[in-house]
Amino acid sequence: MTIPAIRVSAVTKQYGSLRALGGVDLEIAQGEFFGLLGPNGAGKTTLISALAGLVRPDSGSLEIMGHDVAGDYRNARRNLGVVPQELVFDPFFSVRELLRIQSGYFGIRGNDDWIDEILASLDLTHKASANMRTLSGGMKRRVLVAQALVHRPPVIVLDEPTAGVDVELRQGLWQFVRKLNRDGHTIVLTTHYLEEAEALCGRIAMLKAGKVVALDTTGNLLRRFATHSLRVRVDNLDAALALGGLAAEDGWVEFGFDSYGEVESRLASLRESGAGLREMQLGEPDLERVFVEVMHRA
Ligand SMILES: Nc1ncnc2c1ncn2[C@@H]1O[C@H](COP(=O)(O)OP(=O)(O)OP(=O)(O)O)[C@@H](O)[C@H]1O
Repeated sequence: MTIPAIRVSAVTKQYGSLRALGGVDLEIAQGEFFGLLGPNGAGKTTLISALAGLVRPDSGSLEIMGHDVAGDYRNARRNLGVVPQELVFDPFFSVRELLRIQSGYFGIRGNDDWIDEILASLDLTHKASANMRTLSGGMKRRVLVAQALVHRPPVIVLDEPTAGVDVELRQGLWQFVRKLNRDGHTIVLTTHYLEEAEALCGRIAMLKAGKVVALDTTGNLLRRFATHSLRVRVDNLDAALALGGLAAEDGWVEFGFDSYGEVESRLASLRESGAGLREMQLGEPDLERVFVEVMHRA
């Protein structure tokens, strides 16, 4: 049997009375493009930090490419590249210096060819000599990606890499990450952009309050949870929610249905309830709907 890229076994982490991770089990195979989704505070960053050895779990174990993060940290870390959420840099280094220093952490020297390749892929070549403090937020984020790759890790974890990134850069970044995945890298991605996760990830775990509440291929999740949806905006939100609707963002309420025939009776029940229809939309199954439903049920 091949070694999984990542194995997380019964990991718990408590911050005082707050349970950040409540017994997480997860196995991610080599070559997967895996999504780790969940609302704010679900524990995604804590789990990633535990994989990177930055947070010590209270119990359980984590392995990267068969190397235990606690017992064999050096090898575990060598196999992992993390693109963190926070933009923290020493502002006085240039992009190239920063990447050389990062290489040095892994005992790698003289890898400028590889650094040049990464810079070119991320469209950063013209910024190689620029000081970090002169870069825009989106550029800094690209440097974070570059930093995670200097030691050519087979497993790459990206923690919300596209937060605050413009559309063009976001697409460029995904193209690059897709290429890394095609080249055999295992990719683990957290994002709040569910349409990106749907387009990119072959398999998805959804976390809520430190627990995995859904874990399946993206296709199965869409089939299993998401039906078509009727979204309405009404005068009386409570009346619509009382009919079993799920609250979505911006005051929308969603109802799932399997066939269009159900739409008529749903609209009739809304009228009878006095909810007062203002706007409506019909939606095809998507990951956002799955997410809302899973979080509601869990
Ligand atoms: N160092 C810490 N001390 C105390 N509580 C913490 C610490 N780090 C995280 N937490 C708490 O643990 C929980 C999980 O946080 P975590 O950052 O892992 O969530 P997340 O899923 O990454 O959220 P987001 O989507 O907002 O990034 C949160 O309630 C958070 O406040």
